[in-house]
Amino acid sequence: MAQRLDGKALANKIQSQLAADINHDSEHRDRPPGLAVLMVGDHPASAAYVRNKERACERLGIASFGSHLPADTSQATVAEIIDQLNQDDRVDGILVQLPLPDHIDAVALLNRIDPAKDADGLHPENMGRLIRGESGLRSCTPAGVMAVLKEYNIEPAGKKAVVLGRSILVGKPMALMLLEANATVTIAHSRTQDLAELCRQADILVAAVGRPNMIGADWVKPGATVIDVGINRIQDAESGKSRLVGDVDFASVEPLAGAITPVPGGIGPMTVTMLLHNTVLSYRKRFNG
Ligand SMILES: NC(=O)c1ccc[n+]([C@@H]2O[C@H](COP(=O)([O-])OP(=O)(O)OC[C@H]3O[C@@H](n4cnc5c(N)ncnc54)[C@H](OP(=O)(O)O)[C@@H]3O)[C@@H](O)[C@H]2O)c1
Ligand SMILES: Nc1nc(=O)c2c([nH]1)NC[C@@H]1CN(c3ccc(C(=O)N[C@@H](CCC(=O)O)C(=O)O)cc3)CN21
Repeated sequence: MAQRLDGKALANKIQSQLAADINHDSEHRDRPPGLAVLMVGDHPASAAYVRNKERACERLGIASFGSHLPADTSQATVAEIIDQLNQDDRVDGILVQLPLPDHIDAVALLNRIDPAKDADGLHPENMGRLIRGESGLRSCTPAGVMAVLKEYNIEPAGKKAVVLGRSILVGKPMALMLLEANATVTIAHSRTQDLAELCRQADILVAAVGRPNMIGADWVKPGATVIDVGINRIQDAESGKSRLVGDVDFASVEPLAGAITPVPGGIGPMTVTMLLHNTVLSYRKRFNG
């Protein structure tokens, strides 16, 4: 039976440390760290994220500046709000919730965020730093995965890692971070052939696809570490209630994996934590240079 990698517990531990840091800083600063979240329209995976971020900010003493705009908001209006947040001295971190409605050019908006306030690490300057192995603001979800591996002494060096998914938000930065940690990395996607066979070779398998329960027992090498990034809301057939599941069929994979992250309680809380971590990093940098 696999070891359960408890992202929620690690998130709580890191958040307590962050809270202590913020408390310490506030003694000689005139304001707390500030995080602004911009959401346009509604998306089921985003709702849980926004809720958890707001709760965590409150707990830690981070000021949150949320804007929830209607789905038909124009590109120019969202761009203008980003410009204002870039100028706003109370704001250290800016996050534009993805996905955005089809009429919005997401890349143009992400490029508009001041790289020093890019709490999501998606600006080309921060992505470029990651590619070059420089420090900077790093994508939250992959950074959360790396923190979980470290906490549980799972060493990527020399291991075969397969990242399923190649998004800018998760797959690509995840592959780069595993590479930086000296894993041999393969990135798989919707055009990859013999997907199950490829995944079965992985010592570390990261699933970031967005397909409920896609990864079954026959996709996983016995003893492998399985990281489930997927957050999918499904309707439970028996109870009729909706619930969150990952991309991994947890019940069938848990018995043979070496270690596995659950959903919920795995990478989701770590993403929130890394976002707060980045916000505090920007805050300190803005004061200390
Ligand atoms: N836990 C967290 O904190 C967290 C954070 C962010 C996202 N998420 C969740 O993680 C999942 C992925 O998010 P994302 O933003 O990366 O999604 P995305 O932008 O939709 O990317 C999905 C990736 O999966 C690939 N894919 C889709 N169907 C596939 C299939 N049948 N076989 C192989 N590959 C397939 C796509 O391939 P192509 O490129 O070829 O289309 C794409 O690269 C979602 O469930 C999302 O809600 C969770
Ligand atoms: N710009 C941007 N950055 C992101 O990291 C991001 C987006 N957009 N859009 C939505 C996705 C999905 N993300 C999520 C989704 C859920 C949790 C989360 O906290 N999940 C909890 C479940 C809580 C519940 O049950 O409500 C978990 O335990 O998995 C975190 C990040 C982050 N994502």
